[in-house]
Amino acid sequence: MSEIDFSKKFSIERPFSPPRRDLAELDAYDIVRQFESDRGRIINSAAIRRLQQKTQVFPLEKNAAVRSRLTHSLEVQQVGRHIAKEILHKLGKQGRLEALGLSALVAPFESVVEMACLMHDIGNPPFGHFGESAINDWFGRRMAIADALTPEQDSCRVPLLTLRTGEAALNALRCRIRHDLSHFEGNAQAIRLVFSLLRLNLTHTQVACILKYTRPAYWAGPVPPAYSYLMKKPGYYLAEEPLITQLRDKLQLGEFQRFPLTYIMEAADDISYCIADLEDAVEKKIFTVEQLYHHLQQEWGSAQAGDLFDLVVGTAYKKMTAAQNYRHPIDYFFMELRVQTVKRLVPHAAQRFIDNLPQIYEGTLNQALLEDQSQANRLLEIFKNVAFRRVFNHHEVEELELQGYRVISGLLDIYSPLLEMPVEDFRQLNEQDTHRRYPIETRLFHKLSGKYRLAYTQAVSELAGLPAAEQPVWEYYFRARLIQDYISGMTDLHAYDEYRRLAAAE
Ligand SMILES: Nc1nc(=O)c2ncn([C@H]3C[C@H](O)[C@@H](CO)O3)c2[nH]1
Ligand SMILES: O=P(O)(O)OP(=O)(O)OP(=O)(O)O
Ligand SMILES: [Mg+2]
Repeated sequence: MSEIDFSKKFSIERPFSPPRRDLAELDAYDIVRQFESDRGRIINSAAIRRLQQKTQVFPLEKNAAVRSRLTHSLEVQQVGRHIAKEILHKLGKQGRLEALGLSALVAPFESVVEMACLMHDIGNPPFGHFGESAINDWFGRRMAIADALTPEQDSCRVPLLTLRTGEAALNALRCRIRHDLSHFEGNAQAIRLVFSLLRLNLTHTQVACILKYTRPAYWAGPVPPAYSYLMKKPGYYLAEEPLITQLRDKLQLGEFQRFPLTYIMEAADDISYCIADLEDAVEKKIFTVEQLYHHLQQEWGSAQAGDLFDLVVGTAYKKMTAAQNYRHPIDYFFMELRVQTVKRLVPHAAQRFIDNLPQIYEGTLNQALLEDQSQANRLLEIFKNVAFRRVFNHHEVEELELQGYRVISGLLDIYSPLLEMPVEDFRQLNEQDTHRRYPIETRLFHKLSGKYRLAYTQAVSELAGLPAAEQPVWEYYFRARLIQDYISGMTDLHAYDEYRRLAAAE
């Protein structure tokens, strides 16, 4: 086991800048300045602004008191900052900051966590998990990845990606690409956004903090059991693999290992959303606070005086009842519920971080900080269960989700002619911005965002050194990514309007 030295995890190097002096040669403020620069790049990015019109739980919600991904992310940022401060305070009191290489990194530690929290959902497509499923189902059908991937049994609908006898190396690449394209994932898209699409040129440390899962999207086989949780979902795409390799190298992160502060971002998200979803459900009149209290009690089972349910939910409910005449009861209940939850769970998450420091530093702790046998975890679970059983399946929510699924699938159908074009014709369309024989495709192409087109052009320009047979396969990959980038980058409303316009349904 390596000795814990957090200064090795704080690289101020950036992927698209020349190498910099070693951290040890800089004074503390030089380091702070680098992370302040990251903050500015992130807060001013278009990806953060788009969060204001993306679904948290309720698609296409017009009531601004109900959370969007942006307001959710601000809440996660606050909880993340609180956990970070708690950890640093505890370590400071134990006199361990110096020995852990943290004494010059207190402010950067907090800042990196905060910004990771703010960014954690930037890759989510419109309509959240339903957008994700729509993209994966659509590509999954074309790629036919459910098949045994052998040339004899292959029913892939893309000729360039169909396996051929005697082309073992090329077939391996084809398989990877087919899996990669059928595993769109919000967290992987976030990595793609900061690296390739927006080219924010953040420090490696800041990017590593949003690498939530460590499985590549092209992964087809079983995952190593020691990393089962960390590889639960795809965390990055084939397209970003060279940048991830570079990042791992700079931060001494082994294969499949997670960056230590990512555990904090994850815990902050877990603490934030489960209360928020319930508050939004009350705002939407799906249930009243009294009904919610009853549902929570039912989930917990028999509550005892002094147990965590009593201390958190019981206290909030009692305070609300006692203050009926001078506080707004619903707001007061949720404020207290959050205050009580944070009071118990933030120190618990911080203590878990400290108790598991060696594994967390190495990035091998194969579970979430709050995923333990504690009462704290049990409390989060009952919040989540009530949301799952009584909010997400609400008829209005489900209907909107079906609509969202249809919108995303429909947009993919509409844009699919661009994927059918032969390589040479698509190259001409990209270079000349028009193609006489493809009037529909030309118009569709004009709708794609310029930023994403540039990322495609850049990626394709780097293919020249590859074997000739691989080049069109990679070109198809980046073209398909371009379509996924464009559609997943839309806000809910933009996707909905665009679909209605292009389907001529207005
Ligand atoms: N509408 C809706 N339907 C679902 O099936 C669903 N599953 C999760 N979520 C929301 C809850 C958290 O805020 C956030 C993170 O899980 O996403 C959902 N929202
Ligand atoms: O917030 P989401 O929708 O991304 O959902 P999650 O529960 O945070 O899941 P993930 O672990 O995929 O970020
Ligand atoms: Mg998430």
